[in-house]
Amino acid sequence: MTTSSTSTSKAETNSGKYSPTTAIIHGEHGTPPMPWFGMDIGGTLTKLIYFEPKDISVEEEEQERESLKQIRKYLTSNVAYGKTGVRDEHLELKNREFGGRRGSVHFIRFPTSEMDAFLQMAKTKHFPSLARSICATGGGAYKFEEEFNKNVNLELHKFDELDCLIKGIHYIDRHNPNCECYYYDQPRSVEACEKRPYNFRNPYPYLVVNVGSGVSILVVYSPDNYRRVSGSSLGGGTFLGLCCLLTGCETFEEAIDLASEGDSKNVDKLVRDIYGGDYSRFNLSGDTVASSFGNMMCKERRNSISKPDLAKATLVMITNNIGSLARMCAVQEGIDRVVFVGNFLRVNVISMKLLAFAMDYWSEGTMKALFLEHEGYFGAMGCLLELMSSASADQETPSTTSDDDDSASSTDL
Ligand SMILES: Nc1ncnc2c1ncn2[C@@H]1O[C@H](COP(=O)(O)OP(=O)(O)OP(=O)(O)O)[C@@H](O)[C@H]1O
Ligand SMILES: CC(C)(CO)[C@@H](O)C(=O)NCCC(=O)O
Repeated sequence: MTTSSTSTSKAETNSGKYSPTTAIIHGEHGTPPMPWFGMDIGGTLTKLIYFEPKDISVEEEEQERESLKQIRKYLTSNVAYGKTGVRDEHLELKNREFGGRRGSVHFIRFPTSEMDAFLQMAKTKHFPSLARSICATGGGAYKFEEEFNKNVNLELHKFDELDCLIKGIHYIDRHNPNCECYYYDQPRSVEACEKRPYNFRNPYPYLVVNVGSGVSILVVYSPDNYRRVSGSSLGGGTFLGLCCLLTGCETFEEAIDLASEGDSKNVDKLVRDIYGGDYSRFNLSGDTVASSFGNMMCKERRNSISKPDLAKATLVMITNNIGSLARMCAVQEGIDRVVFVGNFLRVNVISMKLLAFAMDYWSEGTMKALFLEHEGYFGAMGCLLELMSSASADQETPSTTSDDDDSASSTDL
């Protein structure tokens, strides 16, 4: 775990991110030329957000370059790209105004380990004939910069992943016509626990716990003022890595499916295994995990557990550790709303309910765990917004106000 206290505000973070020597070429109305992409190249997954204009006039379509048309058709008429690329159709934001245009925002992901195949695809679809550069965030924007340059002749405009994350959260929450933010009501009751919408319009200050490969924890004071207060190397990558080792599973989906059938109590040593019941003096119920994987020191217990039990115990251990760290940060910062994001929470209701339970139980009902529908896509969204605002800053045109929002413009937060 690391702690850090680097405070960022708009004035500080904007400097040095965007060099005029590599300015984004703008099109009409201070917007960059199409296609509009934001890309977040993470340690495990690359997230790509694509804006598809749906208000194309006949004249514009006639003038549209063949390669641009092809890219648009390829991305929007498929939900799978190659063996591992996926478009999350259920997350698409339809009929949105964006950068003065109307269309759909598409959410696409692929494993970062497939970057070579992605670059090959970009070449095949003649992407470099349309754009000299692409906006990217995440560690991979640095790691793969040279490959983009050499292999596809594309320059990367790099933006900080946490700046982008915060911008993306703010934007998507305000532009999703359905409720973006939710919580689990009655998290202590298995039967009554239920997903409910949460009004996130005035959320400050709040804590963001971004569970990707690793974990970053930020305190957010306003749309452009936040601090990274802590982090942990025990994140989604740890869960998947350990699960592959322990169960022989190959994918995240398989790991989650296994976990949903398992019983972690066979693997973990509970307070009741040690006390024979509750440790009442310090309010520790007999069901509390006293020692994750603690039963595995015993040969007979090792012989009696299943792969699903191991998957569930791994998931519970990682999730509880994240919850505990989040709660400590929230206490330290005097904050009662904690937003959990990142793809670790994809198709992972077990962890979300466990986090909701843990935050409620250990804070004695004073803290709330919140979740967002677009889970791991906020960095890529923030990156797309950076593309738009860089182009408009480049041309020094005032931003236009979106019709979807009363407070935020579509190009400038
Ligand atoms: N299809 C998937 N393949 C691999 N991991 C997945 C998948 N779906 C969800 N995950 C989980 O999401 C995690 C990655 O989350 P996310 O995309 O938010 O992080 P990242 O950007 O790759 O990592 P970091 O921000 O630390 O660089 C994985 O470690 C895994 O736990
Ligand atoms: C390195 C990053 C920021 C990459 O997204 C992330 O994986 C992370 O926050 N890891 C945890 C590092 C730490 O221990 O603070």
